[in-house]
Amino acid sequence: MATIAPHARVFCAADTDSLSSALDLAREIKGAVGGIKLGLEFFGACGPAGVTAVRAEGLPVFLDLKLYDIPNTVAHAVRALTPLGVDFMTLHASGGPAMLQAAVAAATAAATEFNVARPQLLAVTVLTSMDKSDLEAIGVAADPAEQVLRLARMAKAAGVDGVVCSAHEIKALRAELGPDFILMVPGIRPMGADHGDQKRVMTPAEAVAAGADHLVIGRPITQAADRKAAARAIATELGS
Ligand SMILES: O=C(O)c1cc(=O)[nH]c(=O)n1[C@@H]1O[C@H](COP(=O)(O)O)[C@@H](O)[C@H]1O
Repeated sequence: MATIAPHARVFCAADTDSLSSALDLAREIKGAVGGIKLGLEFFGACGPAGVTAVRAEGLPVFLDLKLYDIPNTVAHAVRALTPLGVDFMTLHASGGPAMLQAAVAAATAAATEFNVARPQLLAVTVLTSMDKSDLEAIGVAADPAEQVLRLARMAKAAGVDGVVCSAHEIKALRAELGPDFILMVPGIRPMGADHGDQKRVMTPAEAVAAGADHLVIGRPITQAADRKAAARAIATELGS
C-alpha cells in the first residue's frame, strides 16, 4: 500500500448538479480531505467545463462516470475525457477484459497525445449498494465477496490500476492482488451514521485498517450541518 497522509485518503463525493455547490464544498473541506469525486449528476449538468473549474481549486479530482459499453465506444469516451487531467476515472469491471484493455490503451495513448498525466483507471466491481440477493436478481449466483474477487482479478489482468470495492472485500483483494493495486472504497459510514442505500458498509478507521488506499465518503460529509467539521472528524478518526 502506498504511503498516504491519513486525511488524504478521503475523496468526498460531491453528488450535486450545481457548480457553485461543488466549488463551495471543495473550498470548505480542502485540507481535511485528499480530493473530491464528481459523478454523473455533476457531469450531466456542468460538463467538462465544470470538471475543469473544480480542478482549478487544487484538489485531486476523481471523475466517476462508470463507463460501460462496447470496447470501441469506451475507448473513444476515455480518449475524450483524458485531456481533463483528472486523477481517477471509473469503468464497470463487468464490461469485461476487452473493454478494460481498450480503455487502458486509449488512456495511455491520449495522455501522450494531449500531454497530460494518464488518469488512473478504476474498475467498479460489485456496487456497495448490492448484497447477495441483489446479485441473485441479476443472475449472479456468487456471493459479493466471490464476485468482487473474480472481477478484480480479471480487471488487474486487463491492466487497470485498481478497483472500487466495499471494505468487506479489502483483505482478500490485498492478499491476492498485492500492495500496489489501488483499492478505492465507498460505502463508508462513521459509527452511528445512517447507511441510506448502502448495504456493504464499514467505518473509515476499519476500512483503512483493513488496507484501503482511498475512501469515498459523500453524505456523511455533504449532509452534515458543518461539513468542514464532519470532514475533520473523519480525518481525526484516521489519525490526521
Ligand atoms: O464508484 C463509486 O464511487 C461508487 C461505487 C460503489 O460501489 N458504491 C458507491 O457508493 N460509489 C459512490 O460513492 C459515493 C458514496 O456516497 P455516500 O453513500 O453518500 O457516502 C457515491 O457518489 C456513489 O456513486
